[in-house]
Amino acid sequence: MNTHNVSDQPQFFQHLTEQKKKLRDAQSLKGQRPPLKPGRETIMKFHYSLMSRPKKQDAAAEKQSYLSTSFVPPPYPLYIQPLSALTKIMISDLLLETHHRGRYLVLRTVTPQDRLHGVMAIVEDERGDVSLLQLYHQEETGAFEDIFVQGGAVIATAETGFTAAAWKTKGNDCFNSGKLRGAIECYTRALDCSPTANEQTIIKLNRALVFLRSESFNAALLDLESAMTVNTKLTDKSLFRQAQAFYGLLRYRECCDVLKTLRQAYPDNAAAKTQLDRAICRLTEQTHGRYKFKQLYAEAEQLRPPYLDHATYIGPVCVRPSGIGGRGLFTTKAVAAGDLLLCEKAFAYAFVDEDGEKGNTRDISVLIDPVADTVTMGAHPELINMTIRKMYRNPSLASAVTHLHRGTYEPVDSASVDGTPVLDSFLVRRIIALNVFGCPLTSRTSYLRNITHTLQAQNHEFHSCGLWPTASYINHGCTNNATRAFIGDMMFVRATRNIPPDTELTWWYAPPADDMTHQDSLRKTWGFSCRCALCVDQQNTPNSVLHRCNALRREFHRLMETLKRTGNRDTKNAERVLAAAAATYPRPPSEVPRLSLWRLQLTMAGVFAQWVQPLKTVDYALGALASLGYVVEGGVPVPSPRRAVGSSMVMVREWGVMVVDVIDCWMFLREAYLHLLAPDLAAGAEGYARIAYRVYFGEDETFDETFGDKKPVLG
Ligand SMILES: C[S@@+](CC[C@H](N)C(=O)[O-])C[C@H]1O[C@@H](n2cnc3c(N)ncnc32)[C@H](O)[C@@H]1O
Repeated sequence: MNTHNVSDQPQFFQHLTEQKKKLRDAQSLKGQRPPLKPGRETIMKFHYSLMSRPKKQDAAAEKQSYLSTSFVPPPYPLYIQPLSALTKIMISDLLLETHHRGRYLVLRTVTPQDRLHGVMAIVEDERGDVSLLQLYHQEETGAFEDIFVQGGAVIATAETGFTAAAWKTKGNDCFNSGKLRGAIECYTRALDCSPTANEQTIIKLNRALVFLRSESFNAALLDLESAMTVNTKLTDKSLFRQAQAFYGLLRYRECCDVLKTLRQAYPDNAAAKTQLDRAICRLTEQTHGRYKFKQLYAEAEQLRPPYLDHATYIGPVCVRPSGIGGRGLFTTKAVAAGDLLLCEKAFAYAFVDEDGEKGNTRDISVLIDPVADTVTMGAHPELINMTIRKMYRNPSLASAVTHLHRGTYEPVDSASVDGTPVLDSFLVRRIIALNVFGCPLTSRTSYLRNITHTLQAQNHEFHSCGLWPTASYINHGCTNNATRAFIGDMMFVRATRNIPPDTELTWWYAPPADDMTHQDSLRKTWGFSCRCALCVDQQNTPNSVLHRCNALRREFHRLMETLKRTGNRDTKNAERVLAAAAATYPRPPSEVPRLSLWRLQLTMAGVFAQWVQPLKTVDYALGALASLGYVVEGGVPVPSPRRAVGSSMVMVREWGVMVVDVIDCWMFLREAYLHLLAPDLAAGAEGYARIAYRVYFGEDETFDETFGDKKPVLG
């Protein structure tokens, strides 16, 4: 949703076609031996030459864009057997395009490690044959040391003669020099060497600390629980680490409980006090959905990537079987327009700094998927890596992703092998393809930036993207009743209308379009056709009517251009065209919103607002709302010298389709009512503008700031 699909752009379409051909050519060699296998020297030379290419870090230093291309390989079934069930094979036995299922290789690294899409190095087997080995979805260098160590075995062999104490010391050395993977390995070896009860406690506490540093919170918690069972005396260290693990797993209540115990036993522990205050804030957010929005904006402005330290709140919604497709998200109680339904922190979020500010590169990838027949531009490959790594590190969190919609993909039925969690990267890719959201840094800044160029501030495609699992259950509906806003990696979902209990929520995956092009994108990306009242009505509309409506729209734009160019204020022709366009709709807008009409009416309202013709402004702004399906009562003043007479209130009886321009519509009305000396109507219009604002940006704390002088931004 809102991801940057570039499949139709000629250069990317060509890329996709070439990639599909390469795949077919490769498949035709399946099962054959490589015809011309380069020698050891050539392979090594190639690797070293590749290593000297310009790197992402170099681009960062130069503040340049870094564009890389990744390909999604066709999925194949996982092979899940313990190492003991496999038989050995040599590099010279490897065949092209073949998965050597049931086999293993013993390899040694003979070059330094490099990183492109995966971690790679040249390796040799026991006969001295060499090959390139790539491992995908590995932790970023920086947090972890290299996975391939030159001269080291790829599958580590045991060192003999070390005691538990010696391994522990080696583990401490690794940790102190930032080698987290090595430290975990050493502590694990130490635990295998029959340590004393006291040693065991210390080793587990130490290993828990390394797990915390590497964000493996489940493993940290296990070590801490086990250490605390062996040694029942609760130390401040063990309690503090346990609280950190709970915090990382988003278990804020347990985190608070542990910290309270810690505070009682160690009242002078200042770090515990700070951590408790932080955990209490998260618990309040998680329980009540209360957020300090200005603080969130400040954090989103400062942090790169903008990972905000805030909690998910799941409001009055739950997942149920849907009448539309699969499962959906439903209200559990009546909610009003503007109410917060949920606020979710991304499970994973890959950020692209659109401005390249603050020393960040615009690190954009093009992801070519020959099987899905799509090319996406943005941070998708990074999102896939991040999601897989997080699931691998924290198995208890993984089900939030694996339960998501996966289309027809059949996952394997195994949780672990040889004590290691099984993670199907093809499944994760498929889930991400169907559930990913493109997102701006914040919805508000994106809007403010865009309104200076165009009225169509919604419907943008973004390079940054993320996975918000609960929000992913919301199905598509052209007449939306919910919408999403972003502040950093937090998504706010609000009701766009008053919704009764037990109602399915829907929003736009692709915005409805007059020419039904949104159906193509719904079919191609998500595999369904929309059957909502709007789409059915559009499908049933004769082509001749659609053509007439399109022709009238073009004529309207031509007339408006002429008015702008000549400065002429005679709008009769344009108004006549608008009336003719409205007459092409056989059903009232409250039944079938007129999505190609409201924008024209709003444009007209904007023009009259600029010319300070308030009655006309009111007329067209209310017309635009009506076309979107709103049933508004009142709001039509009759001007008099001292104060407007006629209706003194404006009230939305039925809510219509929510688009971001609804805010401007209400602000035009507000301004016009003030000119007509109708302050009650102006206050009512501002109230609705605030609701629309809250719906679109997730909050209304910044409403006054945005409309500082209370004038519409547009005009
Ligand atoms: C992001 S998931 C939404 C949640 C999904 N329904 C589930 O069961 O988990 C997207 C998938 O939901 C289904 N879907 C969403 N909106 C739909 C609609 N309006 N009509 C039919 N199917 C829809 C399609 O299968 C689509 O690929």
